[in-house]
Amino acid sequence: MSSSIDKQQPQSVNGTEKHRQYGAFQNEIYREGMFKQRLPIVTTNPNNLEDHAKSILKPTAFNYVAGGAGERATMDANRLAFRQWKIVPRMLRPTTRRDLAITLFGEKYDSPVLMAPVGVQQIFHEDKETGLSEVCSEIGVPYILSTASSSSIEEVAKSNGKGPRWFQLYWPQDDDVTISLLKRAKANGYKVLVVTLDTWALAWRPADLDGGYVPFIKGVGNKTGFTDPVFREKFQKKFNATPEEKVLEASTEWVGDVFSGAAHSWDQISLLKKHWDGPIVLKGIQHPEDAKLAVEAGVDGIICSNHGGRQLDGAVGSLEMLPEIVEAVGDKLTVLFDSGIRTGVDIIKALSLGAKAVLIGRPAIYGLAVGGKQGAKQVLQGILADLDQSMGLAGISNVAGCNRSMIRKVQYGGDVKSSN
Ligand SMILES: Cc1cc2nc3c(=O)[nH]c(=O)nc-3n(C[C@H](O)[C@H](O)[C@H](O)COP(=O)(O)O)c2cc1C
Ligand SMILES: O=C(O)C(=O)c1ccccc1
Repeated sequence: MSSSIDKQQPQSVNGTEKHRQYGAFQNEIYREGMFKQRLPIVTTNPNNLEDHAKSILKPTAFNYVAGGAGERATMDANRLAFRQWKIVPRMLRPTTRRDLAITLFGEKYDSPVLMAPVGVQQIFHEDKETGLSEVCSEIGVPYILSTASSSSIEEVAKSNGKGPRWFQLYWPQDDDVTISLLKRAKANGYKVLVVTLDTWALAWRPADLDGGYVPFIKGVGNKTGFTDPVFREKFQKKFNATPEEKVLEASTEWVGDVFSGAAHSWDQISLLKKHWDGPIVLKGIQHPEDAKLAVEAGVDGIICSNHGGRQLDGAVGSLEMLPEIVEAVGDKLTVLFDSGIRTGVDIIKALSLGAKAVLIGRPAIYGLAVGGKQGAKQVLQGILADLDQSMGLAGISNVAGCNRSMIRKVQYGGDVKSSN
């Protein structure tokens, strides 16, 4: 055991510093545990992570992150869809050194895992978006800032520093506000615009309904709007007050603008293209016909996602649709994936089915809840280390090696949750 650990310490390798870090993280955990009796802050077991967060969070905050829409049928489907695919490992291949780097929209990224946009991070830990974006930068994980944040666009740009960052748009009805948000994101170094299409209204979410909980009605998670000069000016004119002076009214105005229940339409994408000169990615695509419409609309990418089963309950498991979507768009745009990823092999499966990168939501937030920014960092590093090790064991040395030849669809499904 110890000699294989020693051999795994990568000293001279082809990959970057980040890749060495990902691979070495597992050994670091063993060594810390063996010699210093320092165990991981957050459980390394993907199936115990949720319970770990539950033991710490207030019930309202826990329900908000862990909950899904309806009877959580789509959350289950997301996991079951992963269970339908199995990896078929290859042997005696030179995969001791792995390279996890990818290129998206002409930019190189160290990690094929991106931090999904998750709103109101303040309710999970005081480290919130600023802390999480800081540690993402340390480990080379691109951070996607949500419009529904409890830290501003400018604050997160500062804490994320030189790290790669993207901005997720909840698309306001008011074009002036939309244009202002895009301008701020651009000026603050956000490289890619992610436009979320599946949450123009909140779904029926029983856990939050029963608990009477939705943070932004009381002003939590509205920082993007409250710090926006155009929104502030319009609010001042209408209410003769600042958003801080009239938080409830300002929250109603802001939430009404971004989650008004009025969806946008395909022909309005042109407005975003006109005011954003970087790549545009549409999040929440599940139907292959929508994927083709995204090509026609001239966007650069799509995220095959069902919002982690938080929106339309009874919708198909996200991974189930990935092959059809990839087939529908070919190489005309970049397909990313999220919803239900919990382990390294989940990532191998999504990449093998044609996703160019994946987003992770709840696991990192559970880490944030348990151990603040260090907890979130540990979860993300753990998933990357698991991916690195699993790629090696499967005989895959880089992301391009994750392809259809490595996986098979099987008949046996299995548990949604198993214990370790
Ligand atoms: C608490 C919470 C808040 C979220 N907020 C947003 C958001 O503001 N914008 C967005 O596009 N997606 C949001 N999402 C969805 C995630 O970006 C992502 O699609 C989803 O979490 C992926 O599924 P997973 O949690 O199974 O990894 C949120 C998800 C959670 C759990
Ligand atoms: O809860 C969500 O899934 C989500 O996307 C959201 C919506 C509004 C505010 C914060 C998060």
